[in-house]
Amino acid sequence: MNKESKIYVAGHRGLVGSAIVRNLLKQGYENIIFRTSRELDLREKVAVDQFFETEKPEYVFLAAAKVGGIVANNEYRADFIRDNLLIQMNVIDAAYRNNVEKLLFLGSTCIYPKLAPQPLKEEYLLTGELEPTNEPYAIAKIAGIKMCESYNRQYGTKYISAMPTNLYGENDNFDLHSSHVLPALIRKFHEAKQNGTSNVEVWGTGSPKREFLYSDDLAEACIFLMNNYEGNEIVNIGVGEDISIKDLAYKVKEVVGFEGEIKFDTSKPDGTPRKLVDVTKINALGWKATVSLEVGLNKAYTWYLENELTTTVNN
Ligand SMILES: NC(=O)C1=CN([C@@H]2O[C@H](COP(=O)(O)OP(=O)(O)OC[C@H]3O[C@@H](n4cnc5c(N)ncnc54)[C@H](OP(=O)(O)O)[C@@H]3O)[C@@H](O)[C@H]2O)C=CC1
Ligand SMILES: C[C@H]1O[C@H](OP(=O)(O)OP(=O)(O)OC[C@H]2O[C@@H](n3cnc4c(=O)[nH]c(N)nc43)[C@H](O)[C@@H]2O)[C@@H](O)[C@@H](O)C1=O
Repeated sequence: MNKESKIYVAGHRGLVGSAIVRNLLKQGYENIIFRTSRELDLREKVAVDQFFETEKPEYVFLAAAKVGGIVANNEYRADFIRDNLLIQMNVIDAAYRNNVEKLLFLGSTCIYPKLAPQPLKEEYLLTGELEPTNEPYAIAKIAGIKMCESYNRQYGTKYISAMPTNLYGENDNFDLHSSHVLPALIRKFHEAKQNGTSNVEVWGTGSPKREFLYSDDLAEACIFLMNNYEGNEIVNIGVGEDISIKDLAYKVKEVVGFEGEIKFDTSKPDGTPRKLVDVTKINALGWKATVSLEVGLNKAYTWYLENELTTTVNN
């Protein structure tokens, strides 16, 4: 990309898309275009085609998707597979038909088999059964990866697929039913502290392990890959370190300053036991995460405090 390139960031109001826009602007890219889902529903093929024909973006970051935590994925299984397949299909195909120079598709580490060896290497894709709680979402993501790869092979396009680990940061989803664990814990501990509640419920047994990457690190990695990587192989994006949900809960409790108890609600699913990513490939390409979990947690909590009303008023 050069600084004048026309760049479309799909999903610019979300956790990832907003971080990509922030980091593009910081790096001097100014010709960025975006639409809210209300202005352009990416599930609608005709509207997507019209948008690409009119705007002719040169680069596309595909960060628009139906996204949610373990319970939302498990409950709204049809929505997760349908919306994601439609969005990907429409955007990737319109990119091809309108000669987009390069597209970055965002997958997720849930595409790897539930019981794959750790850390997860890119080559483990499609080597075993998926985690049942998010299988429909993972299947859609795998279809997206294969769509990029197939267009590259048949049409000579330059579409790349990045697989981020669990993310957190500004503009995260703090709705307790549909969010991921980290924003949920920030909100739960904060509200318990404010209301003087004696305990906070953490879902599952606390034993699963997850890896957490700050959204600005992820955005930098995406821009780095857009500028420096070409190929059909997927690329993991992570920090290469994980933590149990129990230890994470104690860390968030400390950052927020909640002094009560933590209770584990074992009626809620644990999901996959572990998904630590192997980051050898992206590190070798020249990118490494810089925000530690301690620093990121404090940043995320500060952002939450500054935006609490707008993030929770409708949830
Ligand atoms: N969050 C995480 O932990 C992880 C996320 N990812 C991937 O990163 C990408 C972005 O996720 P994240 O930022 O967390 O998600 P968010 O839910 O924060 O944001 C998703 C964005 O997608 C847009 N969107 C959703 N549906 C449509 C639609 N029908 N038409 C147009 N736009 C739509 C929304 O737009 P609007 O606001 O205008 O409604 C929203 O801004 C996804 O592909 C996700 O799979 C991968 C690994 C982990
Ligand atoms: C990024 C990834 O995110 C999803 O997978 P996940 O990692 O399992 O997602 P999660 O963040 O919701 O949970 C992580 C762990 O944390 C536990 N947990 C405790 N307490 C809360 C809690 O209060 N909320 C949530 N959501 N989880 C909690 C929870 O029980 C689980 O053991 C995919 O569906 C898919 O979307 C995907 O790709």
